[in-house]
Amino acid sequence: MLVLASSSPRRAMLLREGGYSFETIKASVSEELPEGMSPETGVRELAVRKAQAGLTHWLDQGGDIQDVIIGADTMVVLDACILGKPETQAEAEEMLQSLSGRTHVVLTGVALISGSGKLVSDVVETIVRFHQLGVDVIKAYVASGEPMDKAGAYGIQGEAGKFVESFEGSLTNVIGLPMENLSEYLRAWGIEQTNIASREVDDGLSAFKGSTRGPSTT
Ligand SMILES: Cc1cn([C@H]2C[C@H](O)[C@@H](COP(=O)(O)OP(=O)(O)OP(=O)(O)O)O2)c(=O)[nH]c1=O
Repeated sequence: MLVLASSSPRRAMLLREGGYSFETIKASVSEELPEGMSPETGVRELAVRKAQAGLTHWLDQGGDIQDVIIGADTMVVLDACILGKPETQAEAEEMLQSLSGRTHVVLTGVALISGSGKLVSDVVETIVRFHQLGVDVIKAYVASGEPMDKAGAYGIQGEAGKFVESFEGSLTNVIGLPMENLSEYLRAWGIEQTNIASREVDDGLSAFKGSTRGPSTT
C-alpha cells in the first residue's frame, strides 16, 4: 500500500496521473528550520519530517509496517532566499515582483519511508525563468487567489504558466513532486503503477508536456 502524507491537491493529482493507487493522510509538522540551514538541506529535512509524521499517523490508524509513505516539500529559491507560501496578498505581490524578469530555482524534497525501517530521500532542482511582469498583471493574478497556497506565490500549472519564459528540469517537480525520480524510487521499493492510462481532464499542463521550455507569451 502506498500513502501520500500531504494535503496538497496538486501532489495527489500528480501521483494519480502517474498511475499510482494510494491513500492520503495529513502530515502536520513544524516547518521551522535551524538558522543558516541551506535550502537543499531544509527541503529534504521537511520532506523527511512529513513522511515520518505521516507514518506515525498511518500506523496509529492500523496501517501495515510494510506500507510506504511519501512526504514532500517545495521551496522557491531566489538569490539564496527561500520564498515560501505568502501569508498576505501584499507579500504575494512582493514575491512575484522579485521573480519578475529573473531566474529562480524550485527545489522539491521527497522522502519515502516504511515502518520496517527503510528511508530514502532526494532533492530535485528545476530552474525557472520568468518574463518581466507588469504591476497590473501581478495585481490581477494575486486578486484571483491562486498564489496564496503556493511556494513563491505562483502555480506554473495555472494562469502563471504564462509568466514562465523557460524552464530546465522536471515540470512536475515545480508543482510538488519530482515524478521521474519518485517513480524510480517506488519501482526500487517494489511499487509499480496500477493505472498507466490515468489522465485527468486538461489540467493546464498539456501546454508544457514533452518540452523543457514553457510557452511563449509573445
Ligand atoms: C512553485 C509552485 C508551487 N506549487 C505548490 C506545491 C505545494 O503544494 C506548495 C508548496 O507548499 P509545501 O509546503 O511544499 O506543501 P503544502 O503545504 O501545499 O502541502 P503538504 O505539506 O501537506 O504536502 O506550492 C504549485 O502548485 N505550483 C508551482 O508552480
